[in-house]
Amino acid sequence: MPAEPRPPATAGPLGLLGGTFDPIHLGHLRLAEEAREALGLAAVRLIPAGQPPHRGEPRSSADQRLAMARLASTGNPAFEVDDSEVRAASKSYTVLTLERLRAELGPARPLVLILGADAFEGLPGWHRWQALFDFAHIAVANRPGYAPHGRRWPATLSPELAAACAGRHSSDPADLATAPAGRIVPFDMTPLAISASLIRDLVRTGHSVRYLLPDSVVDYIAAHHLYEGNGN
Ligand SMILES: Nc1ncnc2c1ncn2[C@@H]1O[C@H](COP(=O)(O)OP(=O)(O)OP(=O)(O)O)[C@@H](O)[C@H]1O
Ligand SMILES: O=C(O)c1ccc[n+]([C@@H]2O[C@H](COP(=O)([O-])O)[C@@H](O)[C@H]2O)c1
Repeated sequence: MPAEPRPPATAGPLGLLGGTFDPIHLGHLRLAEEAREALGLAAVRLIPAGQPPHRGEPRSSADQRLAMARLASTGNPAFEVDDSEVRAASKSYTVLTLERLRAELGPARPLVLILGADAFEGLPGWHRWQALFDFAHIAVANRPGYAPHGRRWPATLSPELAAACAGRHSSDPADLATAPAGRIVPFDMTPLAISASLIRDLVRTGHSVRYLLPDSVVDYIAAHHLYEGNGN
């Protein structure tokens, strides 16, 4: 039977997945794809950070990380790559990106910021973090090695994050379509213990990284001699 046509990307909640993507890998891509499916997202925008706020200088340039995100998303019509943080002169604060997207997409469109559990737990350190809930819903996926959410949630969160989450928790993804922002939805994805640091480390030590990221990105890394030298 032919696949159901997907709704146009202008309808329904829009997923947003930001990251340093140094490099983008299958953990990111499955996170985006499983969020799209589980949460009924019309599309997912991948947003490479130009100047990630909470880490040192990435090993590859912003333009290289953008190029790898474009290669990785080729062939998935539900994935869009947003270059706004790469083009911006300022640090890649998520609240600023959400403000800009709100202005672009209007007040009614549901926006869903997709985070791995590690990023979610670090939220209280982010710039104007409490304002994030005014601009978008937040969807949180499990990530191997980080505290589980779900039934024990919010007991595993820091007190300030738990306080900010109070009254926002929803276990029904359908809720995301009924308001533009403000809800928090945990969801389960296939656990994949893949990280960009693991990939950089494997390349640096001369090991194969095939099947951890798309072949096109593997080829790009080799062609540009990324991650070969010391440093991680
Ligand atoms: N394997 C994974 N499973 C679930 N979420 C992931 C996974 N890898 C990354 N993420 C999420 O993707 C987002 C962007 O992650 P990021 O670009 O920092 O990748 P990373 O693999 O964590 O990088 P690094 O190892 O350099 O810290 C974050 O919300 C992070 O939690
Ligand atoms: O806005 C902030 O203060 C902030 C602090 C840390 C991380 N972020 C965003 O979170 C995403 C993942 O960041 P990182 O460093 O884990 O790759 C990326 O989109 C960053 O811009 C945002």
